[in-house]
Amino acid sequence: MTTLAENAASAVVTTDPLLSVRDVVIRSQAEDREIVRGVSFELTPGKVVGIVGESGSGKTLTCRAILGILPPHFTISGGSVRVAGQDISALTPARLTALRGSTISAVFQDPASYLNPSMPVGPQIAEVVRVKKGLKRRDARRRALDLLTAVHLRDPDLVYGQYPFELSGGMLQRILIAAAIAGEPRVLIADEATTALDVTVQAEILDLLADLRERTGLALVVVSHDLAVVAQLCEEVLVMRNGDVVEQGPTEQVLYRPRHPYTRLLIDEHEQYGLDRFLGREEAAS
Ligand SMILES: Nc1ncnc2c1ncn2[C@@H]1O[C@H](COP(=O)(O)OP(=O)(O)OP(=O)(O)O)[C@@H](O)[C@H]1O
Repeated sequence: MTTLAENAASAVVTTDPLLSVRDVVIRSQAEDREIVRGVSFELTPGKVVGIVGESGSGKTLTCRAILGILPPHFTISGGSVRVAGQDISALTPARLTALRGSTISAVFQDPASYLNPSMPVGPQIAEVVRVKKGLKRRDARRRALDLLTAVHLRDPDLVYGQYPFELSGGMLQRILIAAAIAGEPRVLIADEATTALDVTVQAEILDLLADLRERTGLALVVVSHDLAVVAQLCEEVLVMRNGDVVEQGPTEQVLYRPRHPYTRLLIDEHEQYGLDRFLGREEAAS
């Protein structure tokens, strides 16, 4: 039987956003300056927030700050990050590690660099399941096979025993997504996760993320330089430039009625090479 206090505690947890980023400032101690200034957004279950902006604007550092994995010499010098109601600055390294993978997880570009090249991919996913979900070896293997199926890899039994070098970029990105969702996180950060992939594979991965969101209520942070990707997936968009959020709001507003000159510039540049895909959504929205 649960006590009143436990009921009250669980009620608090369910009303908290899954992720709350408030006025986050990231400072480089090496350069003695602020690199990111004042990023704020919230994620509730199933919500998808996009971050766009030029190279070097601070998108990846923002993601790393949220995950508690800033590179050396970078610190969160202002604001707060709360994951499922917990302020990450108050957590011990061990609790932060436990949170990563089980509550919040991430997929970055260049999947090969996140996998052990000398180990088949299946056991690598099984290992995540074993550590994050506490399953026994045989159950972890079964669950890893289910995950390979869930990310729509054909012939999961074959893929399970294959090494990273035997798989294509699109397959490796699916493997990383499988590993990232192995601990059943509630928030997934996809940082340029489809950038290196060809258009067809990219579309399949985006469908997969949309499907996970619908089936499991997974909330997403999507970082992409591709405005078509953001238009397709996100409800809210942040536009970053030089460490500042220059515009933020519902996707329809930011991408189709931009207010800031920089957002307009991004859209104009984008239309030069992605006109048909980008406008396809605009027509549908109007
Ligand atoms: N590990 C690091 N060491 C030193 N400087 C870094 C490091 N990571 C990022 N920076 C610097 O911090 C700033 C923001 O970088 P960040 O990677 O967050 O940008 P971004 O918007 O993700 O760019 P891109 O689209 O190219 O990935 C840049 O000036 C970058 O050079």
